Amino acid sequence: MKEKPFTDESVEKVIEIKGLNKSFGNYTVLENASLDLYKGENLVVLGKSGTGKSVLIKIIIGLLKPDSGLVRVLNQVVDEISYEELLALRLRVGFSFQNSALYDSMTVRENLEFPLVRNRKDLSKEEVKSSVEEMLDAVGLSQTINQMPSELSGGQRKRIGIARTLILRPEIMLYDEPTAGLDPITSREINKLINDVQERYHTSAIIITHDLTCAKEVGNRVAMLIERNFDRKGTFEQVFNSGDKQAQPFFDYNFIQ
Ligand SMILES: Nc1ncnc2c1ncn2[C@@H]1O[C@H](COP(=O)(O)OP(=O)(O)OP(=O)(O)O)[C@@H](O)[C@H]1O
Repeated sequence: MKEKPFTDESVEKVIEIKGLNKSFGNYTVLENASLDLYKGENLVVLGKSGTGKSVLIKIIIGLLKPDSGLVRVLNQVVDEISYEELLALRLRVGFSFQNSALYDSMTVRENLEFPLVRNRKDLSKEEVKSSVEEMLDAVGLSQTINQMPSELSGGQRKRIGIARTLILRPEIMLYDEPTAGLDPITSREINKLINDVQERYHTSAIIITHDLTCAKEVGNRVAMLIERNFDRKGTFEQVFNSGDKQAQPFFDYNFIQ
């Protein structure tokens, strides 16, 4: 269980979403939705399939435009900035894909070098090398440096995926279903890694998941995406014990370890 929620008004908001609306045709996904991410916190977004969690992430990184409402990320209003500013902002927001998105034809080292070589042309070869080594150490997989992704387990691939996102030192991490498809023991290791990343690199993070154990272990706060908004939020205990009729079936349905 995580200790403190970060909702103190003195803490800076690194993401501020207010009155967000998003529909596709006449199908409304988000309606008057509001959600803040405080600096340094791990915020878990829980919701059933198809409720709009990926749409939320895409709006945050400017891949989808909201119909209306405010989306401010690191003090910039996402749909008001230029394309160049958006690209620069995306470098400050790391997105860890569900399927890890590693390049199968590259070694672990090359996979980690790739974002640096592409985005940090200011770094020397030595700096790239030491950054790769530091990140592999941070995710506990230094020994895999010369291996191919196909030689790694699912849990190891997730770790390398996280390292590859983290190597650009983003201020915000977005984790999409980080424990999906993993056994409970490996899931716990990933939960621990998400907490280690928060502590070691002072990231703020949104973790999208269906996994209640993950929510409980990594979330300083939990927000449930129900009925097109995030009105149900608080600590895991607050949400879990709220007695909210809309939230309860989700908790009954899931198995908590
Ligand atoms: N580009 C799009 N065009 C039309 N409809 C879309 C588009 N993107 C998402 N949707 C719809 O919006 C709804 C929410 O989708 P989203 O992918 O955000 O769900 P999710 O909560 O991430 O689900 P899951 O947990 O299964 O990944 C779905 O009904 C989906 O079909």
